[in-house]
Amino acid sequence: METWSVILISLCISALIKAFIHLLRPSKYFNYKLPPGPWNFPIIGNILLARKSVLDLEPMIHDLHKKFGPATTLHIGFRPVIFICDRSLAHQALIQNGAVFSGRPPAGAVVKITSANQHNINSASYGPNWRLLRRNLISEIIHPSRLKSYSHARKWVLQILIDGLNLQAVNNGDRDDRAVKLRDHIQFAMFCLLVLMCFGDKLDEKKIREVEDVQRLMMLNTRRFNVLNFWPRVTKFVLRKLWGEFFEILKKQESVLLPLIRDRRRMKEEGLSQAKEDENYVLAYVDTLFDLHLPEENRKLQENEIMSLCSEFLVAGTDTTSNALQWVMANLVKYPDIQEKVFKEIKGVVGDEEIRQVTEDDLQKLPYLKAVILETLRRHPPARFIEPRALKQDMVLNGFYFPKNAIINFMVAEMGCWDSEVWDDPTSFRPERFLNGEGNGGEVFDITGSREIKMMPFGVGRRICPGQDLAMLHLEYFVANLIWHYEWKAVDGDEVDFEEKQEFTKVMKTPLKAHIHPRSK
Ligand code: HEM
Repeated sequence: METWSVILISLCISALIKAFIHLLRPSKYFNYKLPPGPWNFPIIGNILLARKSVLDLEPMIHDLHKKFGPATTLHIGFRPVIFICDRSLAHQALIQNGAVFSGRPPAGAVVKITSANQHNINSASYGPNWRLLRRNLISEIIHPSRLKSYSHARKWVLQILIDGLNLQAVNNGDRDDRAVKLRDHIQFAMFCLLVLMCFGDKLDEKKIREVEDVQRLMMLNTRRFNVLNFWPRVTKFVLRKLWGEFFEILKKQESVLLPLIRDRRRMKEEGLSQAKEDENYVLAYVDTLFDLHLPEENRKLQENEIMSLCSEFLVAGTDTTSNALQWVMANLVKYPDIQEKVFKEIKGVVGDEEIRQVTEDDLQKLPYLKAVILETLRRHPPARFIEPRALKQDMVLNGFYFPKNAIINFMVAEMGCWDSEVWDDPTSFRPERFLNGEGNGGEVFDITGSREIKMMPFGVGRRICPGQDLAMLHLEYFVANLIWHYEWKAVDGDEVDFEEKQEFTKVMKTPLKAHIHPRSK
């Protein structure tokens, strides 16, 4: 068949599908249109887009936002996918119509397997199971009193971090090969901490590295595996090798995580009372899962569901936080005057006790440190999209039609990093804005966006990140101690490179390298 006839046929089919979809619309929505979007080549264009992960579309949506305004529609695969780039429209959706905008789309073939058929918090549909799993995480692990019980673990991990940095920067020389690469140290430190919170025991370094390796392998391949979601019945044959790779990683993950889960279950069955006598005993996340009773299925969690929840906990709690921490430190290396202010603020609280570390109680008295972290989350939000929503019913917002089951994505960087309506000179790094209440009428900054969205690094609304208090605690505690222990300096002749790269989250393309000099206090 000639090329022009293929084009003609696909144009006709596309026009027919669009007309059909329009006819299916309830009459009261008949006069409203989907948010505008670019013309893409019918069917073939949709298929090409569907092969990509939505994360790869960010630069394209950024440009479409300039052209089409607050919301734009792309036809990806067989559904319209709407991207919201405007904070007031996001507020109408996520806060004012939170119940309608809290569903998740049906998972693709790969996520169906990794999430144990949508039995983790992130992918669960908005309903009783999701509510139970989320409430369990918040009340059993992230509640302030429970968080306190992990403080010895944070101290232990801080020591691992400091020892690792010291080892790499032996003698604190200024030779370039003695510069430290923070990323590797901080990623491992966060895994030590989250593995302990998840499985309870202080595991040895080899075991923690095994968990880190397999979790990172899964995380870093997520975008590559995205193509498998598209027409799995076909890709099972056409992309057999890639499916094989996916199952290989899954098998490795099971071989590392399942024994840890089983050990902990055995310990529980043998009677926790003995374990509780150990002064290092902590309630682990996995302990809270064994007896949970799923209301939708009227049964306990199965082992693959527990593994998926543990994996979610490890991924969500390590990658975002260690990545954000690296961005904070990159800014402090780039702007030594800001680093000096952070140090002076800490010194004002901790005093001259050389051996003392910054404690968690000290953090309450360090508003400038908190402002530095908020400014980093505004300028470099690790997640550029909040998780996609699927609509429960048709809606009209701002005169746009949002059809039932459409997939809605919210652009995080458009609301925060680049919004000059809220933030004066938005691309500059100025922590002071969070002290004088810029964009917030002089009041303490409300990151939940419940009254108005100014930025949303943790999302907003009913599915806002449940780990935000834990993340802020980890960021404040480790940054404070890294600055208290060392002066961080750029490597001679090397500018801190702020170019970004999309991995699981947006990371520094060139990981931060810096010289560290122990402080004389
Ligand atoms: C700097 C650190 C972090 C950032 C920037 C971050 C960001 C986010 C974002 C943007 C979402 C999507 C929210 C939405 O869909 O509206 C999310 C969801 C989630 N986060 Fe975080 N997060 C961080 C740390 C953590 C930690 C430490 C944990 C727990 C250990 C965690 C657990 C979760 C979970 C379970 C969800 C799914 C919530 C739901 O669907 O109800 N996150 N996070």
